[in-house]
Amino acid sequence: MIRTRGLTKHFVVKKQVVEAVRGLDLTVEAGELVALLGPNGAGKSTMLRMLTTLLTPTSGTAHVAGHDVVADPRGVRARIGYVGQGNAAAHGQRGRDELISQGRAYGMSRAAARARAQELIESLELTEVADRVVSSLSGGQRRRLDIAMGLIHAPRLLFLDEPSTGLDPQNRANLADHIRRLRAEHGTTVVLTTHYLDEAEQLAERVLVIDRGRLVADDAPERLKAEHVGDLITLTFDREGDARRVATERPGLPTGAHLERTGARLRIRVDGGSRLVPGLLRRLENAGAAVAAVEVARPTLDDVFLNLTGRSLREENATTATEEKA
Ligand SMILES: Nc1ncnc2c1ncn2[C@@H]1O[C@H](COP(=O)(O)OP(=O)(O)OP(=O)(O)O)[C@@H](O)[C@H]1O
Repeated sequence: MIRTRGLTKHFVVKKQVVEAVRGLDLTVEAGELVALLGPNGAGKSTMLRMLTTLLTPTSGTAHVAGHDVVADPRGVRARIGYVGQGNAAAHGQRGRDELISQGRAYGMSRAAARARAQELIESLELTEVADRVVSSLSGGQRRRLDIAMGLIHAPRLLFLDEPSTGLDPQNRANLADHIRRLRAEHGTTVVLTTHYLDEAEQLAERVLVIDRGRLVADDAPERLKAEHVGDLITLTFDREGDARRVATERPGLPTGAHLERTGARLRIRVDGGSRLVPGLLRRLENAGAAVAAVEVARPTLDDVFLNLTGRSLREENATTATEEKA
């Protein structure tokens, strides 16, 4: 469905070259639900804008839905849906009319556009609000209407740029359900960008981690975590001496485990942490080390990003969250 080779985009800003996307090699098969995850400025939107023909690549190639983005942008556009970061629907129009006009713009007959609009209104739960002017809709309803606009011509491939930014948790969960259903019911291939870690994790079965214009990891969230970080077991001992001894002797711990001690507390990074704990506790008891508390934490995609880049996604996005609120 998507195939890029060496896809690159440079911008020149005040005589400085910004390498927004650097040599992207990507293949997405039909029916996949893929999330592009990365901090602000990583290059996610630029990638999407090249794949949707809104930006011309500086170099490299991209085939989307069987057509070349540079040689045949119209062929690409006719086969994809794109929901950008801004609202697509005009504020003063009724949602339903906007959908029908959009369908007409894609060459559908009035009757076909009307029928398809009705189908989307029902499936995206917009029945109550479809005949109101767009400006009176809530953020979540607007976002769902935007998605309906992107789907009016029944594209096999849908691009969503930060679909849930600005939505409250409940609306985000709703939207995630809708996206999952699209895939399940219509086999739509979905490529979305996000900087919400939990969204990427729960929604996509494949996460592309993007950093500074490059793809730094590409796998299922669970595999990314298992491969790049492992679980975190925190053991708190009654006595600091026991923690020190365990850190040196490592009873019951596999060779790959990474240990870090702070006073009577030992943090152990290891694969399959929860399965390891019962045996580990028995070994520690036999060794005479008294454990006061134990905690096992599953890694997050943020841990993966930190491990891959030395920086935290959360820290970088924290600035934006504050800016957005201000
Ligand atoms: N039209 C443009 N002109 C100049 N620089 C640009 C332009 N568009 C993007 N950039 C730069 O390219 C880099 C990648 O930006 P891009 O918007 O693709 O990132 P992103 O990962 O989508 O970020 P966000 O999560 O904030 O949307 C940034 O350094 C950005 O400033």
